[in-house]
Amino acid sequence: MEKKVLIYDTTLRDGTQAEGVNVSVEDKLRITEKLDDFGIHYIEGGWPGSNPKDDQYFKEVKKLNLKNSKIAAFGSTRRAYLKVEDDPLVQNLVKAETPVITIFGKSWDIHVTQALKTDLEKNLEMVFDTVQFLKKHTDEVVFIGEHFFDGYKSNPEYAVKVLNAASEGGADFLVLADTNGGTLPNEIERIIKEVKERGINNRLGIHAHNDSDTAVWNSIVAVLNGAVQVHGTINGFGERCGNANLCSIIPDLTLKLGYETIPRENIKRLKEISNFVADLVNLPVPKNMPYVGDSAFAHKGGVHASAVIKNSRLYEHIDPEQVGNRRKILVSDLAGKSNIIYKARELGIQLDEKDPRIAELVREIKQLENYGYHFEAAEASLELLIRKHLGMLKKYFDLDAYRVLIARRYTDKEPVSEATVRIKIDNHYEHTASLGYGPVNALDRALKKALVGIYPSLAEVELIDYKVRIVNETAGTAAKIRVLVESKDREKKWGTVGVSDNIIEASWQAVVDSFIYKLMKDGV
Ligand SMILES: CC(=O)SCCNC(=O)CCNC(=O)[C@H](O)C(C)(C)COP(=O)(O)OP(=O)(O)OC[C@H]1O[C@@H](n2cnc3c(N)ncnc32)[C@H](O)[C@@H]1OP(=O)(O)O
Ligand SMILES: CC(=O)C(=O)O
Repeated sequence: MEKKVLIYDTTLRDGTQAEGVNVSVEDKLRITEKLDDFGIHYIEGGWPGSNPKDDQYFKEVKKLNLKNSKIAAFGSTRRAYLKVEDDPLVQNLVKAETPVITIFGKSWDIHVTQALKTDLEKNLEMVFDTVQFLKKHTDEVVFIGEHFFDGYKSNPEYAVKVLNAASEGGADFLVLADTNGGTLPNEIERIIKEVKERGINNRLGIHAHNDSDTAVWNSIVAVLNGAVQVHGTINGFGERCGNANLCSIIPDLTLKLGYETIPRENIKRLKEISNFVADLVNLPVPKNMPYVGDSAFAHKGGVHASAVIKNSRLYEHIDPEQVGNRRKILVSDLAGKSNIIYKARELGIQLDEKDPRIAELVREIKQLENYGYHFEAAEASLELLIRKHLGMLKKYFDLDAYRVLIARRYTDKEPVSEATVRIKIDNHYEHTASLGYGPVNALDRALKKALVGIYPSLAEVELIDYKVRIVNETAGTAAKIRVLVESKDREKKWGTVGVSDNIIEASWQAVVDSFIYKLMKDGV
């Protein structure tokens, strides 16, 4: 069995067919450079002639000095009623001047008669003509048998004839597509075996969609049965439920099955590539995405944390560093002493396992979580809690009083928010007031004003996100409120939490934690 698999990325074509994705030419070029650097063999850049952006992309991409990837232009077989050399769609593929041209042709009989509205023989001619013509204008032609598996199930002889037409035209790869994503791995295996028995000995590829949640496994099964080119997208973004996820296929094939895919040393950049593409296409990576998601190696249950500390293999299928991810031990009401010991170690605090303060801390955290705190989402507040409990947190100030006024007079367009804060630092009182866009903004400004004279670095702190959640939904307006605040300075971001029956008090707690965290991190 050949142990090298060519990775064919269609993020810039099929990936952009995902709902909500709209990338600029510049973004497409940046993704191209990143994928090239990562070691992807083929990058399908778009469909030349289908929109001005893709035309521009194919002009610009020629200027890039790519080291590893071949750029593929994507399109379809010629129209039934046009000669191949006269079809503008085909001409546009040639004009893109790429080293690879990929076309899809119908291989499901009902698609030929109902979507193309032509006859089965004519479609075979379209496939043959188009491949043969394009082969004269480019180095490699990749032929995708669209709906191949559905087509095979409906009319196996015809589906195989379509592959033969592409092969006779000179196609370099015959790619079997599960376009509707409804095929399961057992059928993929059976059909590929039968296709080979019917005399198809060409280099095969697989293009799987994820509508049955089996696109990755369908791709792997195809490889195990001889496919040498795998199509997919970064993070699995794509039309409907997406394409086969290369962020799983690459490590599955390389780390688990011993295939040669991208250079092995680059696999540790997988999470970086996943995040990069997610940011540019503006679709977040789901936390629980295998290998690259933020929670892919996050251990929450105390039983898991305890074992992972002894030997990470006990609850991890690979070392997270192999794919550039990291282990996380979460602290919550499901934590045990091990979670705290690990967390403390991450913070640079070495705790003796027998230290009685650990069990007290676990108890306190569970009580607070039961009350409504959520420390997973507010690691800065958690760090403050741990340090305070261990007597390692300095007292920066005491609150004497705060007051928030919200008033709207008849003449005001919007309500006016004003906060007054009185704090004590050593034996000295600061008493300040501030207006704000809302009550929390007024409170944040008044507190900063009171502190900044003594702690000037607080001027750098910006509150960038503010989330309010009701903890006990059924209590109506008497519900308890959890406020999560995200803050940043020039270097980092951090999250804090506050919980109270009163939204202003919950916000105050989160804002105070944010300022204290900044001072502690700055070593003030
Ligand atoms: C399975 C896939 O993901 S294939 C890729 C799908 N991606 C896209 O469609 C995105 C880019 N597409 C486009 O911009 C446009 O659809 C274009 C420019 C390609 C074509 O636009 P239009 O000429 O307006 O046609 P329209 O989109 O309405 O319909 C598609 C046409 O392609 C034809 N067609 C579909 N598949 C094939 C094929 N394999 N070979 C030849 N023609 C095909 C259809 O029969 C239809 O032709 P008709 O207009 O004569 O009925
Ligand atoms: C060509 C393609 O994207 C498909 O068949 O799914």
